[in-house]
Amino acid sequence: MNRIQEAGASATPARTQWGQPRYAAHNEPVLGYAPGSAERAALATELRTQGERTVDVPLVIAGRAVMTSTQADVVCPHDHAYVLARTAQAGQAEAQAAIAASQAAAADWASWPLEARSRIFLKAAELLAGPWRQRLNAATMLGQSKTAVQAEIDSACELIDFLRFNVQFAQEIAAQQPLSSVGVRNSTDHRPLEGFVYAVTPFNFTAIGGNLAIAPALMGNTVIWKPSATASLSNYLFMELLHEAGLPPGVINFLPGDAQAISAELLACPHLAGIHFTGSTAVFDQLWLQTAQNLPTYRAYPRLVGETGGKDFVVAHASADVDALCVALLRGAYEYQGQKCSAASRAYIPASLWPLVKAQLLDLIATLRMGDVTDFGNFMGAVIDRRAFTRLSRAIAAARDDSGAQVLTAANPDDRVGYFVPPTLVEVADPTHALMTDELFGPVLAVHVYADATWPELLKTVDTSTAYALTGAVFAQDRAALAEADAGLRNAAGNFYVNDKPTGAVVGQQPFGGARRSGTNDKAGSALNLLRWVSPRTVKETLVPPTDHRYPHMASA
Ligand SMILES: NC(=O)c1ccc[n+]([C@@H]2O[C@H](COP(=O)([O-])OP(=O)(O)OC[C@H]3O[C@@H](n4cnc5c(N)ncnc54)[C@H](O)[C@@H]3O)[C@@H](O)[C@H]2O)c1
Ligand SMILES: N[C@@H](CCC=O)C(=O)O
Repeated sequence: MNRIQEAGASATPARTQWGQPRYAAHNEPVLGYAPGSAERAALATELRTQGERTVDVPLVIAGRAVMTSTQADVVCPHDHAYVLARTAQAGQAEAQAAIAASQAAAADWASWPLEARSRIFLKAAELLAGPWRQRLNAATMLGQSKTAVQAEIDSACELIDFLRFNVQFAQEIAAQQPLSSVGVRNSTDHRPLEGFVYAVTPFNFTAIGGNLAIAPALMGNTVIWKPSATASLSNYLFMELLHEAGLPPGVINFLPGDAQAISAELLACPHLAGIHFTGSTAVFDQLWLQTAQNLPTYRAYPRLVGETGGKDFVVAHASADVDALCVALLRGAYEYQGQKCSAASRAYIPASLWPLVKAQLLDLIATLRMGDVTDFGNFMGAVIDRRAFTRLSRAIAAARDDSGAQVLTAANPDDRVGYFVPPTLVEVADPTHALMTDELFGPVLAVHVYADATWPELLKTVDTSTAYALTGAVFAQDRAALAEADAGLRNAAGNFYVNDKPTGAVVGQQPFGGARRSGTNDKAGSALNLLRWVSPRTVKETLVPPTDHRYPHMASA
């Protein structure tokens, strides 16, 4: 019997009225996995173990593991012949069962003191920092094709940070209380929403998947979590971990399966209290439109939080440090195969620097190794699935045939063993070319070379040429140029980097999210996000209420 089944069989844990010690979160240190290190040996062992068997991934409804008659195969993207997991597929009946489970758990969970809820998530953080670390990292490497360091910063550090910082921010929110004048006690009761929160999560970060479910749960809500099919193994292991940490049955219900069928059931339910989404802009639009159509049927206005697509930029000024710029472009565009929502996919380089930048970047690209992520020497793995492989292969082939584009790298995509798309650099003359404006979500960096003297106009082009506004970076040594970029690009990115790559935001340090068509910008892993999952109630108690209705001015002189 696994942990989920054990949790389902146990009674709801008793609540304890603890005091509320102040909690100060800290970031989890990133382990290096250098040859000979203990963490490398532990990870290698776990990779071997997980790579030897196909795992059944069930649904989790009311704390119970549920296997369905139909399952979907999850393969290793870098070795697609290998079936890593068989994932149960929820349909209409399971979606209704998850609604019932979340409703059944809601009143009890909402009555838990914040400190009691917090302890579950803090325990989860310690389990993940310790005994569960390599299990989650190995599943993320094998299922989502991340290298050791990319898994470590995601399924270990970022997820641990979400678990810890959410608790700190939730406690800061709870401490925000109104003034009380003499004879009166005022307070704010940070109630959870009435109903369930629907968490719909992407493939690319195990941490984002986990956080979209735990953030509303920490604030006292019950959640139905629909993970991405390709991330279902790592996401399920996190569910197991949460149950080991003491999460009561029904608080988070795990529902992999047909996204449209599940959404149709959940969005039609009057108890939908919110959507916590990260993924593509098109899917969030669809969820928003469906919700709008059902609006009159809901008990309350659902909270819609969505972090969506991007076309993230690096803009270099003529004063930029070329070495730093090239490393940022390389890491920003090609780490995790360009499948971070924050990945650099368009760059603007001044003509005076381009010959040097181009030569240096091509030299660096030639050194990058791509392959099976269990080989720790590789810098890149494969893209997530056949759909992504086809999309990217077509875009690269189209660029090779396009007179307005020059593909500067020679390697081509190859799917014989895994879905491998090589790091690709394309120079385009027109800054409004589709390669500079549309999200491709892969290791393709488009570069536009501009005349140095057109810097002010260039900033306007960067700002206005795409619909997105997620991340962006400026490289310059000249302080005046940095100030111009800061002002000119103020609305072009929700996360703006100065002399740094546009990826790698750390929870608690660079709260993450973008505006325009990149989302509602509610900043994952911050108090701003957690505030979306509460419905504050103001309570006033008058200690000695008046017993005479007359005011002083009514007295006779
Ligand atoms: N802004 C951010 O913070 C951020 C972070 C990570 C990823 N992303 C974005 O996510 C995208 C890549 O992730 P992805 O490929 O998993 O995105 P996706 O939109 O294809 O899928 C996201 C989730 O939506 C589900 N889904 C798909 N169709 C649906 C439908 N019709 N109804 C309901 N749910 C549906 C999927 O099953 C998955 O769980 C990129 O666009 C990237 O920019 C954004
Ligand atoms: N924290 C990550 C989030 C990426 C989203 O896909 C970054 O900033 O790169």
